[in-house]
Amino acid sequence: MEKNIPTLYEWAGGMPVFEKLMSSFYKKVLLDDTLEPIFKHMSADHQLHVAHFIAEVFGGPKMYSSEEGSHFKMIQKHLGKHLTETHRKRWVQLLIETADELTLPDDPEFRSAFVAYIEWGTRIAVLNSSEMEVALNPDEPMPKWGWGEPGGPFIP
Ligand code: HEM
Repeated sequence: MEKNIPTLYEWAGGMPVFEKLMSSFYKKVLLDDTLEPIFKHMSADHQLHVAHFIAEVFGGPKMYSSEEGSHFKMIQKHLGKHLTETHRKRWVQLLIETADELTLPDDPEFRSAFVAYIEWGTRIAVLNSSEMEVALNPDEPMPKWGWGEPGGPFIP
């Protein structure tokens, strides 16, 4: 019998969870000495856009790519920002802390997929931030992230 495996988006709890995760996360970011200088000029929509981007990558609706941006545009936002490993580590740390506080699913399967994506995405953001342009097709599709080797959530 084929198992009905939810997307990471569904397992996390859907869009309200991603929006709350990012609004709480960016509150912390603006109170953080390391990250505040980088984000102090971000737009009022920044947190929603990042929420919609990650939700879409995790299998949610195409809100970011149909209304707000594209993979290419997201990459462009990081160009020339000169992010360091110290910024990246702090960003990751605060996001995971926020995920714990908001009680996102904490099964090993979900958290391993979540952290794998965050590691991948943040390392790419840092690499791109030292460039002023990238050779990327503007129609490049959005990345997609799934469960990886565990194959699905922990269901006892
Ligand atoms: C998985 C990792 C990441 C994703 C998915 C992501 C996603 C995004 C998106 C969608 C935008 C555009 C927001 C908008 O349209 O308003 C953006 C902008 C930006 N991101 Fe990231 N990001 C990631 C990692 C990082 C990291 C690690 C940093 C720095 C520590 C960072 C710094 C920025 C900055 C400075 C902007 C521009 C803000 C502005 O408009 O002033 N990002 N990011």
